[in-house]
Amino acid sequence: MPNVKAIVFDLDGTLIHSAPDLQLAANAALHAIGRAPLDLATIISFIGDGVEALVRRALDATGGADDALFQTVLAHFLDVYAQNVTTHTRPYVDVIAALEQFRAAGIPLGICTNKPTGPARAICEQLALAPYFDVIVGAEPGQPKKPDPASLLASIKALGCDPDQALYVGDSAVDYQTARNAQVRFRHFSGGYLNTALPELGDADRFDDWAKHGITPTGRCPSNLL
Ligand SMILES: O=C(O)COP(=O)(O)O
Ligand SMILES: [Mg+2]
Repeated sequence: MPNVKAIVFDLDGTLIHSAPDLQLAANAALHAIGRAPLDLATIISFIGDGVEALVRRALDATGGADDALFQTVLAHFLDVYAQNVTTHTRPYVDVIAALEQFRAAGIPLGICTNKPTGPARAICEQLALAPYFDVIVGAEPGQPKKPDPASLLASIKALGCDPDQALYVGDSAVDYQTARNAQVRFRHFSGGYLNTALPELGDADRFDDWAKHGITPTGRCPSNLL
């Protein structure tokens, strides 16, 4: 894989298994309005487009909601989630070892996630991931979410890189589409929350074990954040 001078990672389903805490918060918010809980596989199928989409899908799956109810349940979800960002959430096996390798190679690293910036940063702090990253770009009110390329391009720029010098690593079709929209190379972690097939990718473009990520950095971008 030529010319990898910076790496940007998706967060949920790529670096961390966060679905159990998203399920905890979603089910608490559903319970408060008398709805039945959702199982983990169902919650996983709702992850990837941000918390608003997750809550909207959870409500649609349990009887629907008008906009006022949606806003109430979203606020409750965010409240419970803020208290539980790492109750069950952990990095995937061998993620830390991989990050150590990339850091030893001296290349700048970033995160670009559809999770809101607050919980994304809190998780990275609490799981001791934050020191590896030069930039963490999360979802912000009023800003377009992935697959819009803006947040990925902003992460790469913050690392002092051009798009053709960077690699994006993600678990979902949203991430793949984001990389395409930004014209950034993509590597697929297939051990996460993929919920749409990616037939255009070959075996050489994916990995399901962080001990076998197959990414070899070549030089480094001149990040002024390092
Ligand atoms: O919040 C989500 O739905 C997905 O977050 P991710 O972009 O880190 O996978
Ligand atoms: Mg993801």
